[in-house]
Amino acid sequence: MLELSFTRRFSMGHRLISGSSERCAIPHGHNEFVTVTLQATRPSRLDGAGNVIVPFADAKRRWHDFVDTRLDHAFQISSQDPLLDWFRTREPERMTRLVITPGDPTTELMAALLYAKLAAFLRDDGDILRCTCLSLEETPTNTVTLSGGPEPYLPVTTEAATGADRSVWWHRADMTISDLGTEL
Ligand SMILES: Nc1nc2c(c(=O)[nH]1)N=C([C@H](O)[C@H](O)COP(=O)(O)OP(=O)(O)OP(=O)(O)O)CN2
Repeated sequence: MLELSFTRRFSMGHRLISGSSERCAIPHGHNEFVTVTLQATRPSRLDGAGNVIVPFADAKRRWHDFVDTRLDHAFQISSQDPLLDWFRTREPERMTRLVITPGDPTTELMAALLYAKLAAFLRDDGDILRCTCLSLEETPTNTVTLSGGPEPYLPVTTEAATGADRSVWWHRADMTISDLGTEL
């Protein structure tokens, strides 16, 4: 199977408040690497001329633009986190730089949400490529790898319960990192 892999680095901040790792309840940051593996949705023989599935630049442009302009230097925060109220009331102009997640923004959750976001972009780009694997290196010693699709791992949200799940930001083929428009 012929696959393309692309890696991008971004800086992020987060905190985990649910008790799975008490030391991570204090806001802190990491320089992370996200690597995605893509394959042709309909594999075909190389044409003997250009011999590409898709030029690398085209295959990664939209995804890397999202990583660079939305994920990089954003703060990942649970929708349950009381710090959200701080931003709402004291720094509303920074709300658009918050990645708001259903529960703690762990590496596992972010891998699943980012996989879903990339899948939405790829569908919107004509379904020429699909993602087979996404890995998120939080630190040089901690990496989460997800293959085969995010669906089995995405938490059930209120939207899912009401049948409106496709409206959440990770399923939308746009540059959003939260559902601020619907929440505020
Ligand atoms: N299952 C998960 N556990 C933890 C996550 C996570 O995303 N998923 N995240 C954290 C923290 O973000 C923490 O910053 C990193 O974890 P930890 O391995 O505890 O810390 P170190 O980077 O210092 O690890 P060393 O390899 O020992 O240097 C915690 N847990």
